[in-house]
Amino acid sequence: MFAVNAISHDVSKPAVAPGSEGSKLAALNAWVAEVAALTQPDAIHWCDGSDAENASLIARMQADGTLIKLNEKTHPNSWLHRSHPDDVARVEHLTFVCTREQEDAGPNNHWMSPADGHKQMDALFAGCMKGRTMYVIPYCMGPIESPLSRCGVEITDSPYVVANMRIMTRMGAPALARIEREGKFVRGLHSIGELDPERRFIMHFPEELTIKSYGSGYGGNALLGKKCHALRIASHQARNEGWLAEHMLILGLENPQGETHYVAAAFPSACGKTNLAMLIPPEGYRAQGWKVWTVGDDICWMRPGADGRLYAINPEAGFFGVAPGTSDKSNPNALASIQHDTIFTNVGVTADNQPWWEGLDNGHSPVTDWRGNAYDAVKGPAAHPNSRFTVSARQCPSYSEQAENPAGVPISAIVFGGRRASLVPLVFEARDWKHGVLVGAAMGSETTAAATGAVGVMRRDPMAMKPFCGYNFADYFSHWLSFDQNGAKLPKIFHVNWFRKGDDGKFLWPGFGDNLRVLEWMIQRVKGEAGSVETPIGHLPNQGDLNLDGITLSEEAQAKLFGFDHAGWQTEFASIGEYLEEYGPRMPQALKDEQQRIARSLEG
Ligand SMILES: C=CCn1c(=O)c2[nH]c(Cc3ccc(NC(C)=O)cc3)nc2n(CCCC)c1=O
Repeated sequence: MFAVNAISHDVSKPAVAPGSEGSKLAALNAWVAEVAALTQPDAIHWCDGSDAENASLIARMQADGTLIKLNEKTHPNSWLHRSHPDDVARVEHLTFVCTREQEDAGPNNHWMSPADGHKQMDALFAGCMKGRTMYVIPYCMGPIESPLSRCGVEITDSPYVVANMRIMTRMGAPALARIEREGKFVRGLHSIGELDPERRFIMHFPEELTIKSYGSGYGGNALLGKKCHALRIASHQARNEGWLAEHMLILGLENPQGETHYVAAAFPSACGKTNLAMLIPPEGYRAQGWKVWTVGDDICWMRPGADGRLYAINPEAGFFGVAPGTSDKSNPNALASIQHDTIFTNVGVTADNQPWWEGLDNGHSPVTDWRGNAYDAVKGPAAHPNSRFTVSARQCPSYSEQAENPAGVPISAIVFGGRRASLVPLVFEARDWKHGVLVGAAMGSETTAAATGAVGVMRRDPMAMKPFCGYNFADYFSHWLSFDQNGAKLPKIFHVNWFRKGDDGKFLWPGFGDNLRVLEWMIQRVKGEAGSVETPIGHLPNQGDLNLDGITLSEEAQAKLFGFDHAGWQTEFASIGEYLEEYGPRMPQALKDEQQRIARSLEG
């Protein structure tokens, strides 16, 4: 029987944290005992996050086929996991926010009453861990010593989840010690159940700091520290406590003088968020000493500091990145990160047992697809479009040591972006905070082949938080507006669009490393060192203000990347006006007024 430190095989004995009798862990011990009584595991294992524990978990998973060892020479200590073929992505239609009042969950969430939610989930959890080990995972989202960090405990019957949470969070003994000091933690209960799509639900109880997830072993549904805790529960907690839990990357832009400015950015999927977070400056910039530092690629927790600025931490300790499209061309830092100690999920495999995915372009080719069948292009891609790598952030060459700073990093600029083939220029700056919140609320992006459904359909996804805001979206916008108080030194807010196309359907902007030129202009604007052109939609860069050395833009590109299409924006703002009505009567009037102000200035 496997168990590195099983506390008791007979679960009738109280399951207590190691050496925790009589300490502030009483609430945790009581909860664990209650869950054990419900789920009836054969053994309980309190995770300490040690290398020894990880090694024995991996050995167990290799033995039972949960993990397949990859080529030890090319990818040391790296593993492949194949999820159940219909358990390959988040399941939004089965994701619920259970608040006492349905209005508090808002029209942006599926709702069920807490009583019904608990009843439905507990019926699924009853006896579900018989024959299994129940793992208790204490974890901390954020640096262990940071006041911005928050702890949680995930109970799960999946060792795959344990191995991933160890990479993605600060997991084990240090987190348990902090929980003992603070006595407060988010409760996450997870079981892979029978992997039956009909018995699969992810329920959030933000008023109880509780998550219950059953029937899925996949990333966002099972690694509860990520979307469930760090966004849905945390966004609700942040609204109550006066901070922000956002779906944003955090990067540091260091100039040749050694000054580093930090930028937080929100993009919907398929915009290259991880690529931006790990950007490598163009050759000319690198030669001058420009650097981009990676603090985080997905989630940002930020709160006002004593000086009125917003300070941010990345609550995660790893990257759960999309594999397809990751290459030495699109993201050399990501590729360098995943050459060892990486867990790959649903990628393809080459003849010499290396991980493979579409877009890797490394001269190798797949022989086995993500289902474990012989690869056949006719049947579909070798790697699932949502296949992932899980890797410690420390393995990224551009990882910033400021990511461990308990105070967080000061945010100079917030960026919203989307995939827009037409209308939207390369970059513009909001006039002020209120205008910036409207820019975020109106964020739109066109669907791509990777997502389901048609290609090129524009959908709005405010601040890229539509699937992740744990409460009423209208209240969320009010919360954002509430930061605009006197004494606040708020970041400037910008919008970018890397994906503008010409009449010939080709991209007008080279993107990738050249996006640094846009970041450079933003920081110059923050420092009051760059001019701009004032338009009804905000400040556009003077063409000459953007450093375009080394790239040539056609006449059409210059006109469309730096231009302002009056009629087009009238249509767009009418559409934004309608969109703001979608979130019901709680929508802050100030945001509607801002939309009206701009719509009117477009009529003039
Ligand atoms: C920091 C990089 C951000 N970024 C971009 O800035 C970007 N831009 C484009 C569009 C594009 C594609 C190919 C070229 N190729 C050449 C040769 O110009 C140029 C732009 N694709 C981009 N992608 C990939 C999107 C899919 C995840 C991308 O990630």
